[in-house]
Amino acid sequence: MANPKSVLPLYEKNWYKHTYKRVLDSIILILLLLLLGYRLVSVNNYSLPWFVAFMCECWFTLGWIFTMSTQWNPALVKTYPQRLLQSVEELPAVDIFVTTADEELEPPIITVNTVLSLLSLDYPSHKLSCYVSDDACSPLIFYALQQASNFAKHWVPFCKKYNVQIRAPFRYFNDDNDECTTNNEEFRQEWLQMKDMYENLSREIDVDPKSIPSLLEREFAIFSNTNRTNHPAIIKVILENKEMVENGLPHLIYISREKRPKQPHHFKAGAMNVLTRVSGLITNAPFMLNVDCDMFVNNPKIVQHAMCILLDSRGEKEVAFVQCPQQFYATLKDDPFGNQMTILYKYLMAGLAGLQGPFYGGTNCFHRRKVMYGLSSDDVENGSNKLSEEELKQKFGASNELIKSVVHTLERRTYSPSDINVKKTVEEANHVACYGYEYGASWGKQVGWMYGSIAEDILTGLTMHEKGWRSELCTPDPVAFTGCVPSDNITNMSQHKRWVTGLLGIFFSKHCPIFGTIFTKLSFREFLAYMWIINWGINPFVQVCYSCLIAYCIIINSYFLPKVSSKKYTNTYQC
Ligand SMILES: O=c1ccn([C@@H]2O[C@H](COP(=O)(O)OP(=O)(O)O[C@H]3O[C@H](CO)[C@@H](O)[C@H](O)[C@H]3O)[C@@H](O)[C@H]2O)c(=O)[nH]1
Ligand SMILES: [Mn+2]
Repeated sequence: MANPKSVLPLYEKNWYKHTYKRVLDSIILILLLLLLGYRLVSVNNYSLPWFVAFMCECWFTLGWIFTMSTQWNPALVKTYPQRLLQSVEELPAVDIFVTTADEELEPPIITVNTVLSLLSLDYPSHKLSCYVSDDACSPLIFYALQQASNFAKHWVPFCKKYNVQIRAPFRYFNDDNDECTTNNEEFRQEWLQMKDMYENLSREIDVDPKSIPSLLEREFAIFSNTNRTNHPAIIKVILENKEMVENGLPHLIYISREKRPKQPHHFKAGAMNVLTRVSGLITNAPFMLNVDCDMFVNNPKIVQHAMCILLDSRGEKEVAFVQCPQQFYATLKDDPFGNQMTILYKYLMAGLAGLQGPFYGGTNCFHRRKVMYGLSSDDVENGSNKLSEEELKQKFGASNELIKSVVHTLERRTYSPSDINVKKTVEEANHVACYGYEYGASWGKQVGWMYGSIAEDILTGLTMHEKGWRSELCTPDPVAFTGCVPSDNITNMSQHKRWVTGLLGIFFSKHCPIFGTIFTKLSFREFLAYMWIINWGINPFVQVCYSCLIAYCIIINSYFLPKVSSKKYTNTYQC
């Protein structure tokens, strides 16, 4: 797709030096090593506290080596969207996946705002398709999306006409926004009208779920006698850009995959794989953007920025995915729960950008479809990715239509718009959204989002790095996406508990990065970075243990840190 004549790169990566930080980091490492050395030579002091302290300090030193190595060569990626439009004949299609799973914890109005912000992206509309996966099988979410699609017919042209930056209406119309105090009367009128329409939409969505049947009539029938753990697959086309017009609205498709009691559904990874298959049948875009329902677009040009990396001649061969940082709005003052993950994004992710690339964070990420289908960077280099029909069925399941679309993807051909017939494909899509479809196939094992950990994001990214792919961090200004964050301690702690259990699970599984770096193409320093994140959950135990040592030593009248009155010090002073 990229024009060979274009000489200017679509993105550049600059490694920046920070000597001062390197010196400080090295001093800390030397001090830690000296402490360990001191423990080993002071044989006389061997005791339980001494031993525990030694173990904790070994862990701190190891952790510091992981951190230091990750942050040593930070890099910054700069993208040039204006060059993209000059050098690419036709922009590629992008399938957008939004996941939602609970109408109470993730109220429909939040999902609707995310979807509206995605529908109004600055990218040709006929190249975008938005697929919403609803794991709650909630008629309310379906109803909310339907209402939102009507509002979108006014909202999207409004945003594009006035080049609105924040395209999630609830943030755009929030109280401190004073956009309408402008002198432009036409804009003022439209702004007020839009605000009014949005308020209506919010009211319409804020209904008692029981009143939905009468509102939806025929279309609702499919939701009767269903509950979130027991229902057939439901796929509904809410918006279809039939004429494929550039300034229309993207396709909007609602999907609730089949669920049956006691059948494994693999949480978000399962939902993502269904989205991959269904979209493979309907639009089969070569790129996929995945966002959680509570993450909305903050920079409408983000797809163009990501495409600079994915379509660049280097990126095309090497980069599997483009990760944008997660940032949150309206967090508590001084961010007491560390929700903004400043250290992670400001230092570690920048450091990773200088290595094999950032981790996949589960949201705000652009993926290459063929990489999701299990291709390694070598396959792409050597063109050795031909699979027999039998192998294809074994890997991707029994749907002939899906296999056809997979072959298109693996052979780097894209669907031309005339291939797309959204309504016609829905029947086959229902088939691939059934829980039994994956039986015997490689979904979650060799292709798609990986199963086996609730931190499916890190695991999926790790498998790609192991196949020799790189990833890139995309940090345009303004920041690409912003989202909601848990504001209370309990939710925050349960979220962290979920993350660390999922991450530790990876360490104690066959996917452990130690094997990855020995037997696969995971680079050594990328491996150290994975060790930092995967073992993150162990840190608090070691830190608590080390702090308790002080109290313990006071009680038993012992010590584990060198005493000023000890012989060594006295000797030093006497010299
Ligand atoms: O069975 C499920 C469970 C979750 N989800 C969706 O997955 C997303 C993330 O789940 P959530 O419970 O909100 O987890 P978070 O801790 O907020 O998410 C972070 O951590 C997850 C697991 O590590 C990643 O997948 C996410 O992208 C990342 O934002 C949300 O959109 C959910 O609706 C489903 O679709 N089906
Ligand atoms: Mn979430």
